[in-house]
Amino acid sequence: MAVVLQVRNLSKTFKKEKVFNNINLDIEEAKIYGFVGHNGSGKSVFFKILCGILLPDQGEIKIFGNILGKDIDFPTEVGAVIETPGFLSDYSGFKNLKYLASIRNKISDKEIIEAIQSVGLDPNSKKSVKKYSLGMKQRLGIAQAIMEKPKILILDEPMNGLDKTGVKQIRELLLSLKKQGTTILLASHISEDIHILCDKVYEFDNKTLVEVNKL
Ligand SMILES: Nc1ncnc2c1ncn2[C@@H]1O[C@H](COP(=O)(O)OP(=O)(O)OP(=O)(O)O)[C@@H](O)[C@H]1O
Repeated sequence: MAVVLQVRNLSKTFKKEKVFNNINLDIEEAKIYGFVGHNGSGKSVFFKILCGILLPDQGEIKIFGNILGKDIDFPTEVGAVIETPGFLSDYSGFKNLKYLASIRNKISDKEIIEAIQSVGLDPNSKKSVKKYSLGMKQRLGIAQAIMEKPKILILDEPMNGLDKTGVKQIRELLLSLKKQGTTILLASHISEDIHILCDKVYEFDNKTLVEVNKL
């Protein structure tokens, strides 16, 4: 299997607090990786570094052969949901995604509509995002992350706020994306999601990252 993302000797400190030290990891194509660990163990910080939102103190990240921060500032083949997604609150879900899609101008309305449908929202709804529930916003965030069909998907607690049907829909969506070749990195406190979805599981513990058996 091809390695699509390599992490070498990655460390991050905030002021005097060391979040993690010397992390090494190889991520292979078309697998789902689970990341677990107690609150504050470093999952979101790690994901933010992978997305180019935070800089590490030390170490190297290679995505499809490109070194982050040297060859590229932001990974282009990566879609992400990290924390509660922010949207333009007066616009509908479709208009929000259309606006975001216009930044790269890679996809048409058809792909936006398909992405919205695949997370169980109505692409024709005129409801503004300010009237969305937490779960609806989370679904829209996932739609945004997948709409340009990224090769790597980074999802921090993607089931946040989702009801039973939503959880089932998103699980099915992630498994189907994996079948199509997408590599997925998923942080979750829900052991059932980790168990059902993940091929490999890593735990942030004591400032390191260790592979663990599936829960
Ligand atoms: N911008 C920041 N400035 C200073 N410290 C930060 C910052 N972001 C995160 N931290 C600290 O880094 C540590 C790791 O935080 P992180 O958000 O990665 O945890 P997490 O594993 O995602 O937790 P949770 O399970 O609660 O989502 C915490 O101690 C947090 O306080």
